[in-house]
Amino acid sequence: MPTNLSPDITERIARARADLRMGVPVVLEEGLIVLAVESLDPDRFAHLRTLDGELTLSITSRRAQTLKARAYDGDIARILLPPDATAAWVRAVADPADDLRSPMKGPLHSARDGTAHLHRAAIALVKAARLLPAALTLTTQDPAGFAAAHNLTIVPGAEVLQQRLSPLHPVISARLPLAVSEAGRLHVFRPDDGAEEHYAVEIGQPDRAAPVLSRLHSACFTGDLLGSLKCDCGPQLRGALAQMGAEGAGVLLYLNQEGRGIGLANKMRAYSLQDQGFDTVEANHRLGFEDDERDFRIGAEILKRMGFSAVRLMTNNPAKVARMEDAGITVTERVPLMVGENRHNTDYLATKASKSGHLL
Ligand SMILES: Nc1nc2c(ncn2[C@@H]2O[C@H](COP(=O)(O)OP(=O)(O)OP(=O)(O)O)[C@@H](O)[C@H]2O)c(=O)[nH]1
Ligand SMILES: [Zn+2]
Repeated sequence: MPTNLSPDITERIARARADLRMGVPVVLEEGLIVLAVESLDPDRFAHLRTLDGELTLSITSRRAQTLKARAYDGDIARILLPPDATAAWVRAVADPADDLRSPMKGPLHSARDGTAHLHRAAIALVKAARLLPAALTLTTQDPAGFAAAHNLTIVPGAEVLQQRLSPLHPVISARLPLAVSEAGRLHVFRPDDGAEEHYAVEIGQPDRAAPVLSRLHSACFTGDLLGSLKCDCGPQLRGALAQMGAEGAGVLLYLNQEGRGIGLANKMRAYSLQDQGFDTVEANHRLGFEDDERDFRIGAEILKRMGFSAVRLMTNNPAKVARMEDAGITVTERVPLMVGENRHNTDYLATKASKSGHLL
């Protein structure tokens, strides 16, 4: 809880995310100026080039792998900027859209000296802002002065790297009769850091003392709403609710972690790569993301807030079961949810089984 009217650390980091989405630089207290590549404005880039300091382009090692660049920092790489690098060049390093049409020319050189923890924090911030995971960074000797002079948000990089889970609070719940059950209720939960809200659909009056039939559903605008045939989300959503209706009780958590946590824009970038022949996992990697960037602790927190400690979890994904157990929710049973296979998503489902450990 903030002790005064000023924003606390979580709130300041939330501001930093919003700034990056708009293309406004943010400053890490330990001495790094950060700009997101996705929202990079050529004028700001030109200005940055006139300043003293080490200018580098930080990308994830996943993206570096695609570009055949060395990642000396483990999970990230600090790419050195050629003297003639343009904003378009920077964008091409970060964005795989044109990888096949115009492959990157010349070898990319990565920094190996110095520490990379602040660059890692920069990547964590742009990822949390649901942007392409790439950041232009400039070291500075006077971070506080620079931030003050340009009216920029300044946050401690060390805190960004903690990736702590923002507390959530219940906002409101109301009766919502559904086709599967007239005894439906929708609860809205809001994270304290201003990030997306998440929802819980409660069917009937599940006994808090017993394991509840439960589904952790991740938002899929294309599948849930539009009836996309590229995935199995829509049928899984409706199938899970139908089973809860039939049993008379259950809780479906609708987590706004679109695209396995990369956001809809990035998911569409991944779809565009899939049109070029890459599978769902390869597409995420080429963009610079891990296979799955979701944080299932959010689901566990909501279940606890609602008074549940044990679930019968409807999923084919053993990682979800493991993450729930890690977060203190007992999974007494995994309930398979095999629905919605069609000729457009057979390869997608096969990739999830072979690469992500999904059970068929
Ligand atoms: N990045 C990315 N996300 C996708 C793709 N296809 C679907 N998604 C997202 O994947 C998520 C769906 O995963 P879920 O069905 O919740 O979970 P799961 O890991 O498949 O496990 P289950 O519980 O067995 O369904 C949604 O957030 C979708 O938007 C894709 O090709 N790329
Ligand atoms: Zn989907």
